[in-house]
Amino acid sequence: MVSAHRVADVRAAEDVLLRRGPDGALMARAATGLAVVVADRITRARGRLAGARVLLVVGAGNNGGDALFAGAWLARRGAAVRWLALSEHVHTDGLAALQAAGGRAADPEEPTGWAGWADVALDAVVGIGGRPGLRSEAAVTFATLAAHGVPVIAVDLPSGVDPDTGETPDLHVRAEATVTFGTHKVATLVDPAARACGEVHLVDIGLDETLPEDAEIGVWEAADVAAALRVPSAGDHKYTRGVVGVRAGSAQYPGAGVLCVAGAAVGLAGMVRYVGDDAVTAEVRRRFPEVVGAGRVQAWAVGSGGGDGARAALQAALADGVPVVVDADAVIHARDLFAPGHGHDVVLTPHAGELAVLLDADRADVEARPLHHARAAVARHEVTVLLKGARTLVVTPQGRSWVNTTGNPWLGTAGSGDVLAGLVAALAATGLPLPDAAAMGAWLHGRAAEELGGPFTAGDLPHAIREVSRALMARVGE
Ligand SMILES: NC(=O)C1=CN([C@@H]2O[C@H](COP(=O)(O)OP(=O)(O)OC[C@H]3O[C@@H](n4cnc5c(N)ncnc54)[C@H](OP(=O)(O)O)[C@@H]3O)[C@@H](O)[C@H]2O)[C@@H](O)CC1
Ligand SMILES: Nc1ncnc2c1ncn2[C@@H]1O[C@H](COP(=O)(O)OP(=O)(O)O)[C@@H](O)[C@H]1O
Repeated sequence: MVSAHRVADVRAAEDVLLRRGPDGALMARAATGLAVVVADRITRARGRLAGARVLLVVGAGNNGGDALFAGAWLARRGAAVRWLALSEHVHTDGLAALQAAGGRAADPEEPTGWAGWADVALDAVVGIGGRPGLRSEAAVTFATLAAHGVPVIAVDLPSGVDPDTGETPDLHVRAEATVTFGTHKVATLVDPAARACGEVHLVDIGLDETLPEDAEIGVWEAADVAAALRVPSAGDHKYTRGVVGVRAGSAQYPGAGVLCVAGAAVGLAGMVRYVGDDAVTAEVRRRFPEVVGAGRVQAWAVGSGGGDGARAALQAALADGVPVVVDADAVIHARDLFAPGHGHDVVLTPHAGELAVLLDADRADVEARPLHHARAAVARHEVTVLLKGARTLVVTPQGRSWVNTTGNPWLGTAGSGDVLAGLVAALAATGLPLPDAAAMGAWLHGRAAEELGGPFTAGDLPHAIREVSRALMARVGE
């Protein structure tokens, strides 16, 4: 599992390594890692490093130091390196190293000598020491670089984002790539800051052994999903594999019921039950002859396209005392059904608009602070929350947070959330803890979208999800 840590934890972990010495070793690791990534990207873009023109935009702190040492490394290998200091003082040893390697100062008053000159710019104004926002000089510098079409590689983090929340309340740098050190930060994984990072490269500087085990946020990877998927053994039958129930769709939205069942059908449970509107039931049975009616289940998916019937469907599902995935039209009923101490095992699966309604917030504010709002809903309702988006979040009442990094924008298609709700419920029915099922469902759903590539519609997802699971299970034990 990949993870992100808070700035305070990164600093504490760095301190342990710094005390072990030798002086400058940690920055040397960071700078070399940075330089290697920059060199590789330049070589891929223009064939060779020698002769490439690299601009360093440098602030007062160690983030600037990383860039100056990296610049020296690049200059020694033939790149032309200039630095633009946004602060009166910059890292002394880094600057000396760059000057010794032939780097030159850029004249801030002469943009033709830097914005009109550079093939690539490094943003080393601030890293984890930065407060959100850009001072005017930095804002003007990056606007000028953008106007000249110069791609930016951020050092540790794009300057101006909030490292610990992933929020971007003010002006910030937009990078084509970010080279982050030691561990991910929340901002390199969680939107909207993650979108400002571009492609993220993680450079190992030896922090792994000194970082706390409790990460601020985790990322499920293929191996984690593969290891957790429940594969039936010889002694299993359909009931021991788990039965998933779907109460979704309505006369108004019949397709949501079909898509939710389709998602449930590829979640590795032994059987799918559908309970709902007669016409939807007939359509579900026509498409999925193996689906049966009411009876005992190990988990429910409720609410997708449920319309006015969503509340009754949710109450009926809760009465069974099994895990429940609460989607779409059922989400709002968390307001009164899930007061603290309710005791149900539930995951809410809203998109930003649905969470905004539940929390009486603005959709734009939920999109600007998704982790904050997901955590607020978890605290208020004592449920797991899966907040859908480009970077879907799963936050649990036990204090764990995960962000999903699979998927592509083609997933923003009507009904794709219905498929996800069914899938998560089915995974839970196989015996997985509901929060794990949520995180794994989001991963499989996103990975299936990557396999399809796009464009696709929601109905294409279930087959691709099955193929992704099949490939993962083939890997286990290899
Ligand atoms: N620790 C280590 O061993 C290692 C650390 N490493 C590297 O160090 C980085 C952390 O370095 P750091 O602690 O020096 O802070 P840093 O991010 O450079 O910024 C501090 C300066 O920024 C300024 N400033 C703040 N906000 C601002 C704003 N919005 N706009 C403009 N300026 C702003 C603030 O100035 P002030 O406000 O005080 O005037 C202060 O001077 C880390 O991200 C990684 O890259 C690696 O080498 C691995 C080893
Ligand atoms: N830009 C995007 N990148 C990746 N995934 C996305 C993006 N936009 C939406 N998604 C995903 O698509 C799905 C949409 O679900 P939802 O909004 O509930 O759709 P519906 O209600 O039509 O079923 C979610 O899983 C969400 O995470």
